[in-house]
Amino acid sequence: MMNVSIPPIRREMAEQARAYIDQLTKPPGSLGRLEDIAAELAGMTGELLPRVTPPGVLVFAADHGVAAEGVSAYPAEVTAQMVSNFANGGAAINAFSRHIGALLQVIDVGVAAPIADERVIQKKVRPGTNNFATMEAMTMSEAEQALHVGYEQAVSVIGQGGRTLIVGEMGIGNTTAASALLATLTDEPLERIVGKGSGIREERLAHKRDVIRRALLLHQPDPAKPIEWLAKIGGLEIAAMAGAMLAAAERRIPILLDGFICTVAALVARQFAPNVAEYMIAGHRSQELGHDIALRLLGKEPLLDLRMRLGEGSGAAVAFPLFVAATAMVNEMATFASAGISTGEEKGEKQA
Ligand SMILES: O=C(O)c1ccc[n+]([C@@H]2O[C@H](COP(=O)([O-])O)[C@@H](O)[C@H]2O)c1
Ligand SMILES: Cc1cc2nc[nH]c2cc1C
Repeated sequence: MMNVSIPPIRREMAEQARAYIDQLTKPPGSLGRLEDIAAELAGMTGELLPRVTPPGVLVFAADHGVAAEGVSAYPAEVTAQMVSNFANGGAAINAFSRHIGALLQVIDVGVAAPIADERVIQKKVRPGTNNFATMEAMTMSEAEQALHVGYEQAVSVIGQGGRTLIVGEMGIGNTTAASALLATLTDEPLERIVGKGSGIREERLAHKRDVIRRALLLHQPDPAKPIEWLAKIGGLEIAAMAGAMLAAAERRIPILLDGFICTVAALVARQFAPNVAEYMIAGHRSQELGHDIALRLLGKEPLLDLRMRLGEGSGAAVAFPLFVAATAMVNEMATFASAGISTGEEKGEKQA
């Protein structure tokens, strides 16, 4: 499963973009990180003048049996309730998606309650995972199915014209699953990985770490066997997000990452295909404690830090206008030559 073949990024195109950006009517480097974004997007898409709009936003929703351990600040029913909110257009990701002109799709890949709303794409692999504190979260076949759901959904939104992929999630308990997965990729202690998620108190945080510690001892999950790893301690939406990222990279579609759960899903995707990470840009740094470690493992520096910790793809959606700015720079700015402006170097001028 997941026989993806992701093309290497076109480094020569990224270099060509950098050289071209240096000819635009501005001192070299003066548009800072936007110049890096533009060059990276050129390398990913293979185009000097890439188009990044419209973005496709996929929000995968699923429940987590481990929520029964009291690891979230909210009851598990909130997953299904928020799915209704997404369908009605009332969540943060709906507002942000409208403002960036996104193709937004909400997918039930494993919500515990039945979802009977035709505005929600029905791809339920199973109604929530098992509680991984005591048993494996799902079977390996279910983990594969969830990956496939994500893969196919990304193929679909790209087919509809999506030029950037944003993947979001909704799942009460999913910071516990994401933290457990992350813990197996690093020697960092759980005290630096496991955070407050939707907002648990300090006392509960110790309990959340205990639940994860016990689960890791019980399952001995091995990230080198990614399907088994996901089956033991993963989540249906996390698997789907990883699958979606693999499909995007395979098609040279840039992936704009959201917060903690999304970044862990990116690390999961990398366990299937190492070069998938070349197609990713980190949208923001989430307030979730372990996000920095996850970003460091992935080798990404986030674009924004707005103290957000919502999920749903919201941080990526807020960062998306930076892609628009970076591509507008390359597409629309005049060069020194076309505008007849003398360059600093030609005149031998010193920088003030
Ligand atoms: O994206 C993030 O960085 C992020 C950080 C903390 C919480 N969340 C969201 O909150 C939910 C998980 O929190 P919890 O406490 O139930 O594990 C889930 O629906 C996520 O979308 C998301
Ligand atoms: C209300 C609420 C909205 C969310 N959106 C993503 N995760 C969430 C968690 C909660 C609790």
